[in-house]
Amino acid sequence: MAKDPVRVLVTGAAGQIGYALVPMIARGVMLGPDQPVILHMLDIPPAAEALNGVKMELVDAAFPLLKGVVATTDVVEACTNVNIAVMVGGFPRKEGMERKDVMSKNVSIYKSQASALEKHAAANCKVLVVANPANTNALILKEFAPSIPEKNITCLTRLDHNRALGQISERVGVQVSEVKNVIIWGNHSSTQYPDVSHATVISEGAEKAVKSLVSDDEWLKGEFIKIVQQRGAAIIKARKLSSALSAASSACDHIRDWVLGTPEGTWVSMGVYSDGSYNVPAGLIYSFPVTCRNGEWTIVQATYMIKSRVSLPGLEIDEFSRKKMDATAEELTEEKALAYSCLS
Ligand SMILES: NC(=O)C1=CN([C@@H]2O[C@H](COP(=O)(O)OP(=O)(O)OC[C@H]3O[C@@H](n4cnc5c(N)ncnc54)[C@H](O)[C@@H]3O)[C@@H](O)[C@H]2O)C=CC1
Ligand SMILES: O=C([O-])CC(=O)C(=O)O
Repeated sequence: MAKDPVRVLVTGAAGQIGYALVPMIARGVMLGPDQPVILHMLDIPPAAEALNGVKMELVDAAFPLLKGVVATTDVVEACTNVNIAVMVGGFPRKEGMERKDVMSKNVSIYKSQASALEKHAAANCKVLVVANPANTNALILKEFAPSIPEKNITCLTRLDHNRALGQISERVGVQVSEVKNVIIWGNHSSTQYPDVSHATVISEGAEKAVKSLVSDDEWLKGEFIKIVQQRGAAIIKARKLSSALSAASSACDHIRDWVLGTPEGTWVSMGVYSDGSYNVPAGLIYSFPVTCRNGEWTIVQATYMIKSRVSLPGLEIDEFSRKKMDATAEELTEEKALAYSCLS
């Protein structure tokens, strides 16, 4: 029997990530090839004509899974009955800016859209915040939509996770699909900590530690971390626009794994509210390694890492990691204060 359509909201749908993302959703990349969808697209009035153009192209593409399109500048209409909300609407940073520089423009959007989602979205709507500063926008959305369960509000760090997989695959000379269990800790910013302490490469049936395959701690603790932290800026420098196709694809990965589950023995990185795990201050939206089952994420605990690890030494959070995890948590605490000062 055919499944009922799922309603997916994309805010900022006339923008560059939106333009890459909506066809992916309509093709089944986000929710699977047998899941019909109804797309809700929101943008602001100056972008109404462009938004309508995107709607026309969706019709022209004749996607079999696409059962309807709502294209609107009315936030209530956009949020009504949505099951999944991908919050991309906002202002991107330009060359030379840090992501928190777009804070004052973007957090107020997330405060006002929190109430619309809370009042009008379907019960149990899953929310993914993409717009920067992603963790802090998600935190503001959570705080101003108190009736949405905290578990349902997340932010995108899967792009950073995928960037880390990409860098390791190039360095080791293996397919990216053979690399797994990197971790992005903390903020989607240049303080994030891309950690390969538990990452492995599966090759010819055997699982090997990335650390021993790379065999260059200096690179892993130096250049590798920097490349991943600064990849967004490098794309802006090259394209004069921020990442769009990779952001859209990673947003699909995030929702797909959250809804359909992570593969056995594999974790992914998601920005989720901290319950104090790993001594990260409770209540921050912080990127952790998570596994997903039955539509729920769970933070991977150190004991699980120890059990699942076949041959890798040094599983505890060592001093190097601890410092980096704390530094990015501190930045998030500061960002939270800054966000509230922008809202007052
Ligand atoms: N978390 C992540 O990994 C990534 C986050 N980003 C962030 O995603 C956001 C979007 O990036 P782009 O699509 O490149 O920007 P863009 O400028 O091309 O598109 C943003 C769209 O949002 C719309 N918008 C502005 N205010 C809105 C509101 N109140 N409600 C609904 N729509 C609104 C704009 O009209 C525009 O169409 C930026 O904040 C960017 O920094 C970008 C890449 C990766
Ligand atoms: O760097 C930016 O501003 C856009 C972004 O978040 C990324 O590419 O990771």
